[in-house]
Amino acid sequence: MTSPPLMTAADAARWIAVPTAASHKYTRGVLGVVTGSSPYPGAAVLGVEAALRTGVGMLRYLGDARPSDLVLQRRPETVTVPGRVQAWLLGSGMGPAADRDGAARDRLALAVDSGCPLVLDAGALDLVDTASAPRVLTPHAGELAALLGASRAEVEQHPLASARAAAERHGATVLLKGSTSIAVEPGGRARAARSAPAWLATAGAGDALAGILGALVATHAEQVRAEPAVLVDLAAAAAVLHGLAAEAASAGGPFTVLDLCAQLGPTIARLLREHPTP
Ligand SMILES: NC(=O)C1=CN([C@@H]2O[C@H](COP(=O)(O)OP(=O)(O)OC[C@H]3O[C@@H](n4cnc5c(N)ncnc54)[C@H](O)[C@@H]3O)[C@@H](O)[C@H]2O)[C@@H](O)CC1
Ligand SMILES: Nc1ncnc2c1ncn2[C@@H]1O[C@H](COP(=O)(O)OP(=O)(O)O)[C@@H](O)[C@H]1O
Repeated sequence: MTSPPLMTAADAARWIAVPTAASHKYTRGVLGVVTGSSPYPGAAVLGVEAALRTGVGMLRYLGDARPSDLVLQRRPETVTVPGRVQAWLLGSGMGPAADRDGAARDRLALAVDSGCPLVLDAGALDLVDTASAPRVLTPHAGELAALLGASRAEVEQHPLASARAAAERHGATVLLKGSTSIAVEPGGRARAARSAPAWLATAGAGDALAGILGALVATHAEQVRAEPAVLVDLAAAAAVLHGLAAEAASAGGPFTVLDLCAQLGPTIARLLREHPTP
């Protein structure tokens, strides 16, 4: 099977929403985030950090006390009360449905029932059929295998066909993460992203990617509602930004996920400088 067209840095630059003098925090896009849990509070911190550094007008985080405290310690600009949002990021660092308590179920239901575009990661992948809003899934090969009832080896051997099968079955855009990440929309259009050093294969890298994508979706929410197919471009753009920030953090060596997040602002500034809007 031929691989999908690669999203370039210039393509990705077009998906960065640049504020103007008329912008305020609500017009830029508010991202709602339900991630993390007592066993995995760090996933919440990493996703919030990545989303804020990618750029949103506001971020509302809803979670248990431990992840909420850690998120606020790291990022006091986070708002931890419910309110209007334009898109939701759900599931990083959350267990499967059977492990969730009532409070976590209620928070996820609030988001799914809102009708806003959704980014479904890790523990929220199994919500895909309960939602009808435009949605994008961010599985790695193991998670996609579980979703398809296939083996991980099959997904790794046939990544494009596997992502396409899941997109069609669930009517959702799928971003299959790996050394090359592949975004596929239910209509069949696909884009690949390959710009990350292998040092990126580190725990928590996917949580940051989900935050980047959440920010891009929140800042393009109206466009996503009007034309859900753009989720494939936003997903590939998120993977490109993630890879370029990783490259900047790495400079040829190992780095932490927070180092990657710290490079998001400078990476976005560079992309906008090198690829100005025509
Ligand atoms: N600091 C944190 O709080 C972190 C939280 N994390 C959270 O931990 C939870 C469990 O995530 P895991 O993915 O580790 O789940 P598991 O370790 O349960 O992995 C699920 C299955 O996928 C396979 N698999 C794992 N990573 C893979 C990859 N990159 N490619 C192919 N197959 C792979 C595993 O072998 C296993 O069969 C998620 O909610 C995740 O968001 C992780 O992101 C790590 C960091
Ligand atoms: N060998 C690799 N080269 C480049 N990027 C990789 C490689 N392996 C994994 N990645 C990227 O790292 C991230 C890992 O995400 P994930 O598997 O969800 O890990 P976690 O759940 O620990 O955050 C994904 O964005 C993936 O594309």
